[in-house]
Amino acid sequence: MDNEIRFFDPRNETHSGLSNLFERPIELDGIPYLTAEHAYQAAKARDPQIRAWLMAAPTPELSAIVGDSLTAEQTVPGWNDRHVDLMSRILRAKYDQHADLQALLLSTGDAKLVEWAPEDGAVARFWGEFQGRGENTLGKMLMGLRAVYRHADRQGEPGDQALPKPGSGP
Ligand SMILES: Nc1c(N[C@@H]2O[C@H](COP(=O)(O)O)[C@@H](O)[C@H]2O)[nH]c(=O)[nH]c1=O
Repeated sequence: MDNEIRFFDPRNETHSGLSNLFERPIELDGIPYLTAEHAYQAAKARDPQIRAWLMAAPTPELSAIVGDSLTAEQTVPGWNDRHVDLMSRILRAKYDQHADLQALLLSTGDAKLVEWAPEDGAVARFWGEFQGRGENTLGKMLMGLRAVYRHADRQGEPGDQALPKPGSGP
């Protein structure tokens, strides 16, 4: 893996489409969401009214900011044990449902994908990296998904037939 592709800004970057905040609707478990970020943040809220707000937030940034500031009491029980699985299902839905974004993901070849956060913090270092340091969980998930789609391409099968459908899980 010799090159690295850094993404963060959901607008005006070549790889903005890799951001969870990229403006593109997804459907998850039969429910439509404005963006992947709206789907992720809405699932975090225990209170139906807060969930509804997070689902309908005017921008994905606002959904992320408000969702990120929920207290433990406002967060669904067991969130820490299942949020990564949820993100995985959201990413599957996003790239299964948008052929152009799947093509963008495949176009990155063998590059290391990194959510390159401009500001430091626990969230930044969990999902991505700050100045090259962090777990880069989102980048790793995207690289894993890229390998799955590439494998499906090589089998000559459409990705959405060769792969398990999103829809089960938390
Ligand atoms: N790209 C990007 C962000 N990164 C995204 O923020 C989310 C943080 O989730 P959580 O850990 O639940 O707060 C996660 O989807 C991560 O990929 N955040 C932003 O405010 N702006 C942005 O442009």
